[in-house]
Amino acid sequence: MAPTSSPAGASDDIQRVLGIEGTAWAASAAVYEVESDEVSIESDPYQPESGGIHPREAAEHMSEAVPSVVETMLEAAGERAAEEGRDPEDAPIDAVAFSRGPGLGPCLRIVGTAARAVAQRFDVPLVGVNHMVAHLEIGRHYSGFDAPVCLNASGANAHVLAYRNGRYRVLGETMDTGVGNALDKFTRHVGWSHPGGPKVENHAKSGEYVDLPYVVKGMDFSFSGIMSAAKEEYDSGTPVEDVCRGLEETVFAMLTEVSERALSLTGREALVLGGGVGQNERLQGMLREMCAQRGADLHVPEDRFLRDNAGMIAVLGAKMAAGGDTLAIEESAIDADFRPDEVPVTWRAGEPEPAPAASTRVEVGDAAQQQGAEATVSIEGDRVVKRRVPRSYRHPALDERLRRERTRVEARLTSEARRRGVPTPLVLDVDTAESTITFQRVGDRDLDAGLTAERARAVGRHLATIHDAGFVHGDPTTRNVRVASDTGDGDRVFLIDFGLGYHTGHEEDHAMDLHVFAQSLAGTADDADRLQAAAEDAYRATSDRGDIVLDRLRAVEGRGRYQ
Ligand SMILES: C[C@@H](O)[C@H](NC(=O)OP(=O)(O)OC[C@H]1O[C@@H](n2cnc3c(N)ncnc32)[C@H](O)[C@@H]1O)C(=O)O
Ligand SMILES: Nc1ncnc2c1ncn2[C@@H]1O[C@H](COP(=O)(O)OP(=O)(O)OP(=O)(O)O)[C@@H](O)[C@H]1O
Ligand SMILES: [Fe+2]
Repeated sequence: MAPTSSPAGASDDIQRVLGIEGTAWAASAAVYEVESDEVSIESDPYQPESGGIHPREAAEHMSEAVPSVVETMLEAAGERAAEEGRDPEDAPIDAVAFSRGPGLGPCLRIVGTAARAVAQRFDVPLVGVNHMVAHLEIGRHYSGFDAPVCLNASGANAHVLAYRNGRYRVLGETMDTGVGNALDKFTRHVGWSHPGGPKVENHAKSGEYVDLPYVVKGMDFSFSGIMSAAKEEYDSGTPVEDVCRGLEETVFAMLTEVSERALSLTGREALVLGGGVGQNERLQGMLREMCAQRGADLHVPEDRFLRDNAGMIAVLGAKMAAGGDTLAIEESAIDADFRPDEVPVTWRAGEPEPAPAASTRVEVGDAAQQQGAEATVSIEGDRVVKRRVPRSYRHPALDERLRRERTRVEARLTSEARRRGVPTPLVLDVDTAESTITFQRVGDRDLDAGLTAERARAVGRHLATIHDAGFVHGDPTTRNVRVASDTGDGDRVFLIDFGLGYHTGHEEDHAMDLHVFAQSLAGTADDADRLQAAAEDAYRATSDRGDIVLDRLRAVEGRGRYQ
């Protein structure tokens, strides 16, 4: 970075950074050498004797193992300094980076204490790293991709992120447990030791696929229903290999589908994987196939950088330190609920913003074919033919089931919304066997290419109307709303793509629709807050239960999902 563009406190002489990790199970220290781009890691895992991770036991492990791996790495750094003939009076490292959160509080406190002690001992800067951002920055670092979508598939988390406007935006995430924890809970049920993920992978290899619930809402998803169903399957005598196969096929297809949706929505053409579950070969294979099908690049980091490790902390720590993003000791408290979108992304300051989504397209006349995230849509005059194409990354049985179900649901709910007075296209023909629907053509652009507060208000009104009628849209993104530019703003705002909808009276499900819309605004618009406020005002004014649903929406947004 040129000195003139560096923020105050920026330093160009960060050459060696010590990283410390210990959010849950991996006591780990690493040294990153900036010039050679080399990372050495020393880790000591905590292995529960029975059951899952016990926070107190984990902290006891950390209190012994963290100082020990740190000393090992510092000794190695000292030896290296001597070999290179550096002044023994100089510190062997130039900064200390530590996992500040999210994670288990008692473990994080030990990591923080160790990091502060080393920083003071060598009088070097302290850097507080967000563990989740580190999981995805390590992939970006080694891939060289500018603006990838990032899929974090770790133990306590699962989310899809993309950088925009100084932050990593959460485009989608789990509504309940992290993906690894979900698998681990199933394996505990069948009596296997922790961690369960690798055991699911091994057993799935000889298993036959079984159907389990598949739950994707926009780009969010949940695992609790699948996990209960998987336990029931096992209890009813289905061979455990088959349940493991069903679990992998279902859970990883969900993660792959939301990643594809995120690529489609943001118009990005690269994906990086992060997190311990990312070591799973079936997940990697699905992502590889999905990316190949749509011509996107994929980067899968080495296993040692996927599972929890201090290398990723040291690499991101070096970038933060070089830009002066360091912490005073007295401000270096840990944060057990540290969300990735809370992190000001200082190390990418000065980079150009990622190119906008391909969505600024406006169709003229009889535009030809469009490839959505799940269907091929061809526009033929005043008609639109939508065909859900097979997704080869999915197990054929699951693929068939999803395409058939979604086609049936889409046709039914599009018409039902229309009967309730919400503008939607007329359904002209349905062919369930071919997963094809013919619609009337509506609007002349997607909402993301014509966002105004008035139109956001119309979306709020329409969602309120269908919710009061007892169903949800399931995926109300700015790409699933069509607008007509020749009529007054907000006049003709059509909802399309009801394939993920379902009947429900629960305010949680209604709030989720609004949440999906808010997330898609955040992913596509700079004034997302204003637009979302417009949608919510209209929702409140239209719905009989506006206040209840909006209260629930606040709860959904504020929920710490790190379980
Ligand atoms: C907050 C932090 O502590 C947490 N880290 C974490 O959960 O460790 P991580 O190393 O990213 O992931 C561990 C999970 O990864 C799963 N796992 C490991 N190998 C796997 C495999 N081959 N297939 C499926 N899951 C696997 C384990 O079962 C376990 O649930 C996180 O990043 O969410
Ligand atoms: N009835 C319609 N009239 C005009 N355009 C339409 C219509 N239906 C779909 N389109 C266009 O095709 C695009 C993709 O349609 P749709 O969202 O239904 O497919 P999809 O594959 O489910 O997409 P995604 O999963 O990305 O939302 C829409 O964004 C819209 O531009
Ligand atoms: Fe992790």
